[in-house]
Amino acid sequence: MSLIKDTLSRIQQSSPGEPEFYQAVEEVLESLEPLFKKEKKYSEHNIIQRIVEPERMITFRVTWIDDKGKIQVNKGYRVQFSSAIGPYKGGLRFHPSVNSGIIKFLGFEQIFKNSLTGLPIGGGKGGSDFDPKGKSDNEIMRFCQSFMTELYRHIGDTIDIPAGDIGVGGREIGYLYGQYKRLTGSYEGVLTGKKIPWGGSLARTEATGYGAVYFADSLLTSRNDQLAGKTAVVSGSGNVAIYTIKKLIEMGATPVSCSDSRGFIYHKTGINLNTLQQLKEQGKNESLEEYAKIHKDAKYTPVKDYPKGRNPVWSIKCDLAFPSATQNELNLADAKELLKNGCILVAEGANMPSTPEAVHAFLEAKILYGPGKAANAGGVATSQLEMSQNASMLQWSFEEVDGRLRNIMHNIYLSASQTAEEFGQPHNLVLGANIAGFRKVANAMIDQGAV
Ligand SMILES: NC(=O)C1=CN([C@@H]2O[C@H](COP(=O)(O)OP(=O)(O)OC[C@H]3O[C@@H](n4cnc5c(N)ncnc54)[C@H](OP(=O)(O)O)[C@@H]3O)[C@@H](O)[C@H]2O)C=CC1
Ligand SMILES: O=C(O)CCC(=O)C(=O)O
Repeated sequence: MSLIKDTLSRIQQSSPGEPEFYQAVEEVLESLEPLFKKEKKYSEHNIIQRIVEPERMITFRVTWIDDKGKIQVNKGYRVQFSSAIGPYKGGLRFHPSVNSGIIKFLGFEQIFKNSLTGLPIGGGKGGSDFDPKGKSDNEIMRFCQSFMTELYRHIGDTIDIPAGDIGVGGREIGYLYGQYKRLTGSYEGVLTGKKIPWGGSLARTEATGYGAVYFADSLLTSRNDQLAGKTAVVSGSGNVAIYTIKKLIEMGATPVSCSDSRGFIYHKTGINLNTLQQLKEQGKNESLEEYAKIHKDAKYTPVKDYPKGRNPVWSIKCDLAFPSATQNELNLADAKELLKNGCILVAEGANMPSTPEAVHAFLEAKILYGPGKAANAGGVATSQLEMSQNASMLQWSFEEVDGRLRNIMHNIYLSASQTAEEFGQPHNLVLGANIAGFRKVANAMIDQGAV
């Protein structure tokens, strides 16, 4: 049996019902085939069988009391996937769709993404099926305190350092951090994405979106092209989407869309960042319908009007696309539509937003395609810069952190593209990013013996 088939059939048997995890593993394994042909040591050390199995997966009950005094129960998760090159690092997602397969796909991606940053961080991820939408601040605080009451015993500033992801921003990190301190009595950099006055890093809030745009800039520069003057479609309207839109505007491009789980906005003359931030930031999540009430030349389309099986954000004519909401939000039909309309670049702010068929369509068309592992790595990289600042009890300026972020993104681009070239597929940054990320982790595993 082939490496891919054999591995997939084993994980499907041992971890049933985790389709997103199988999808993430299959994509990585497809990319690794040429490396395994070239270098036998990875098979000899049984790296694949080891790397697809998390070092540890913690599942726990989170009990909290709602505003009516009723006891509520959610499930909490933390996957500590790989510590080969550093402490476990990765965000927490609070969303009703969270289950073990989602957490494992995200944790698995994080191993290679974190390696690509060039920084010493291992891979982890966590979260809960708790839905922060419609909850009061007090309910969110009580949930976070209960979540941390179990999690604190598994994390630490050199062990495992969680951060934000969907549904987890500065407010949630604050409640989690407060409870960690209460339980341990220790003021340490155990979480990243903290607010600035209590240990956060300047530019961490902006980092994932800014990083995706810096990555797109490196891609365009490789073809003697530039962001200025380009039209961009962006999905999502959370942390990643907002700062993607902000940086695109700063660099002279025109972002014309944003979306959420209820609908999307098309604003041909360009998204108004102030309006978007007013509707969406600081714990607010108002409907984008409000945006179209303020900007009469913008069009709002609710999800109920979407064509079946399609995300119409990707039907807007554009040069550049930044999927920045969630996994599998862009399918083959969407990819074909983007290509038909002349899109020349896709940079993934979200984790695994394109289905495997969509990814193949982008690679076949040889457009500039930055997979999430590479294009959205600026968030976790800046989290590591936050850890460095915490460890040295210093705070760097915004310019210092942003400058480092920009360099890191360019180096990720170079590492993925040079590796793609080494394996004879210069345009294929999926292959380049996966091999470059994997090689460093796998070599560390070999050095460290059968653990
Ligand atoms: N934050 C970070 O630093 C990083 C985030 N990422 C990835 O970026 C993506 C976005 O994260 P982030 O911006 O932080 O999260 P936020 O919670 O801030 O925003 C998520 C946005 O995506 C929308 N969304 C989420 N799920 C769906 C869905 N099923 N269908 C339609 N829209 C949806 C949300 O809409 P609504 O509010 O209506 O649910 C919201 O607009 C995720 O894939 C995340 O893993 C990657 C690297 C780092
Ligand atoms: O900042 C971090 O540690 C993690 C960010 C994250 O969750 C991601 O890269 O997907």
